[in-house]
Amino acid sequence: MGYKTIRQTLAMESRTIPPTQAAQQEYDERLRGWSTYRSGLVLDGHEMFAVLFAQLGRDMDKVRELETRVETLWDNLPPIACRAYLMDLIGAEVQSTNTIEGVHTTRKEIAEALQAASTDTGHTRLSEFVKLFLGLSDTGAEGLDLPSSLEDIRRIYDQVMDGELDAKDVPDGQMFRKGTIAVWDESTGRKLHDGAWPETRIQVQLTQWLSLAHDQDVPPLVRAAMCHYAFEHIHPFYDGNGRTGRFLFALQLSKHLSTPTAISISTVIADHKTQYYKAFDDAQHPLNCSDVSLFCHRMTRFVAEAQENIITQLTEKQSLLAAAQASLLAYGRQEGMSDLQQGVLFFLIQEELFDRVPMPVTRRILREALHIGERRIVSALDALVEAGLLQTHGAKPIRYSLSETGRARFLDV
Ligand SMILES: Nc1ncnc2c1ncn2[C@@H]1O[C@H](COP(=O)(O)OP(=O)(O)OP(=O)(O)O)[C@@H](O)[C@H]1O
Repeated sequence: MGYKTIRQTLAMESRTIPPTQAAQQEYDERLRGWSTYRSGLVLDGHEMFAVLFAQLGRDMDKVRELETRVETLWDNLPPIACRAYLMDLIGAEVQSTNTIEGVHTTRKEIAEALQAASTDTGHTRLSEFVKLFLGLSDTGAEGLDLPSSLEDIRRIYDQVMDGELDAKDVPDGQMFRKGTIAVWDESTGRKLHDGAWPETRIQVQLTQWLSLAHDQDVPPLVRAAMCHYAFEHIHPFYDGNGRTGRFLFALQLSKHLSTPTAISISTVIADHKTQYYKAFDDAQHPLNCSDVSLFCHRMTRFVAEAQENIITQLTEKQSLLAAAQASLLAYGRQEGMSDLQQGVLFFLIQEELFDRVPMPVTRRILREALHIGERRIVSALDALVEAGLLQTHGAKPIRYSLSETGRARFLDV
């Protein structure tokens, strides 16, 4: 039999006492249980807790096993492919976390944000948010730490919501919101939840949240899921709680799992939005007394699904890359291409295969990646453009990508 919520357990038994009293008894028992992780965070009168029930334990193990496979695939990728895939995942993640909230973004906006953030050139819509995700990866300018203070949480929020906030939604309290806020079901108009209020309570609960986020005694997946639930329960802002909460979840995961896994969760949640909302709703039922075990299980399964997606994608892309490399070698030999020309083509093939919205690259990026000077790269690029294998984009700086002919020659294999 699977794990049952307190409410489900009560429904299965005939008790003579009122349901709230019976729920309280069951809560007291579960809180004292051997497999219970307590949070130290009191929500709606009950300390949030999670029971490490059998299936949750098995699925946490599954995440560990899948992670080994993700890491092997990731470690075996050439650095250029790694970077292109990372950009791809970040682009998809930012777009998905916005989509979950009905915030429209175009692929072009995301591509511009990625370009600006990764090359540190200028500021565009979402470029600050993209920078946060880059901070989770090894290639980020600086690794991002877990927040340690209320100010840290506010700083992350400001970066997530940079340029996205209506004037009426700017935090008007000391650090968070002064007024009230509710979560609504858009389709039915039903109120789902009232966020914490007043601001002093938000601050107290977020301070407890910070302790939980750093509590090494709670297993990382359970801890990240509990923190996600609690952050959304508190709902410290007027807008952007979903996006900030999911970013914090990714940040917590990134401390224990690989970067690709950590930055792939919103993409999965976007595909299962109903289950995601239902997991909050179920845990919030007053008779469930802040038992978030099933919420943690749901989030753990989202993580496993994200890992399975990565494994499928990387396995397929790696074999495409091997085929493209073989066809490049054969073609290079036949046409008497220089090693440098083949190096440029191999760079752009990786960009094309590992990023669904490939970024045309500048001469500077190619020079740095291939460790050569300007004159040699110009002559190699000119020859490849002349041969019809590359196309150019814009000027100052001019950028290069595979042309249709180049794509057909090396990628349609
Ligand atoms: N019953 C619930 N109680 C608390 N939080 C919930 C509940 N259901 C969903 N959520 C969380 O709240 C988010 C949506 O809440 P809301 O529409 O208020 O978001 P928001 O503050 O506008 O933030 P964003 O614009 O990033 O969504 C969801 O993405 C989810 O993370």
